[in-house]
Amino acid sequence: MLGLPDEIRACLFDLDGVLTRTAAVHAAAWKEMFDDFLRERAARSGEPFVPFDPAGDYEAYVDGKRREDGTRSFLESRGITLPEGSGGDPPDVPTVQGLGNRKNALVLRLLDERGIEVFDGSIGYVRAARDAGLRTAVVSSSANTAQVLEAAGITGLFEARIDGLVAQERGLPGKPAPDMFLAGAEALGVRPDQAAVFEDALAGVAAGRAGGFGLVVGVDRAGQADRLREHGADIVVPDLAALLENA
Ligand SMILES: O=P(O)(O)OC[C@H]1O[C@@H](O)[C@H](O)[C@@H](O)[C@@H]1O
Repeated sequence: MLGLPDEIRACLFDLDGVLTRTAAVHAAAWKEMFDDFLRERAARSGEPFVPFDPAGDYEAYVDGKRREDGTRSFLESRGITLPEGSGGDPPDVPTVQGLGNRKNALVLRLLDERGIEVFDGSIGYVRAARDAGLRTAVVSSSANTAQVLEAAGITGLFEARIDGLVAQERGLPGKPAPDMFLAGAEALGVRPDQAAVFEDALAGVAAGRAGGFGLVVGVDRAGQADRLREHGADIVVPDLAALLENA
């Protein structure tokens, strides 16, 4: 059914890049924030400025992860360690939290300017899954998930939401750890082997693989089908509409 094994009872959808066209917004905000930080740092140290690569660096270190995990992960790739700081750090403070706040201010501005578009193929798939009696949840690292779902007009399509804020409240490790997806399955009352995970990020498919889910669907929006398979996708599709065509 719907391109899924018979035992699947529930679908766990990532948000940015799977349901909504917001991954590019996040990538642009990460680039602007990190480039400002790296440029200032290079000017102070006299070392060359090596910009953030919105494709390679985004996919490898940031995509799919919670904001502070993405910040730490990219800085680590450059051999940079910053103090953690606190959630209230202003955007100009060079801490993990301060840089995260700087990036979030940029995301919110860009979302406001550009608006939020959905992937029609994905939304058609979610509706078909619900019509077929499958349970549905959104499992996203983004702390802005509720606002993005609301602005896109798709909140009502999902019975549960496990997002960056929920993970923080419950102390759940972020993707690539499986905990957020496991919490999504639990919220829908199914075992992991009865749930399918839909992800466009390398960290996200790795989380699906680590959790022992019934199927991990890699959604290839960036020409990285092989890497999605290497990191844990059982199948890779260009869009969820492809699963309906094959059903
Ligand atoms: O900064 P936010 O909105 O909490 O989002 C955290 C992350 O959420 C993920 O869904 C995105 O793939 C990342 O790019 C993003 O950085």
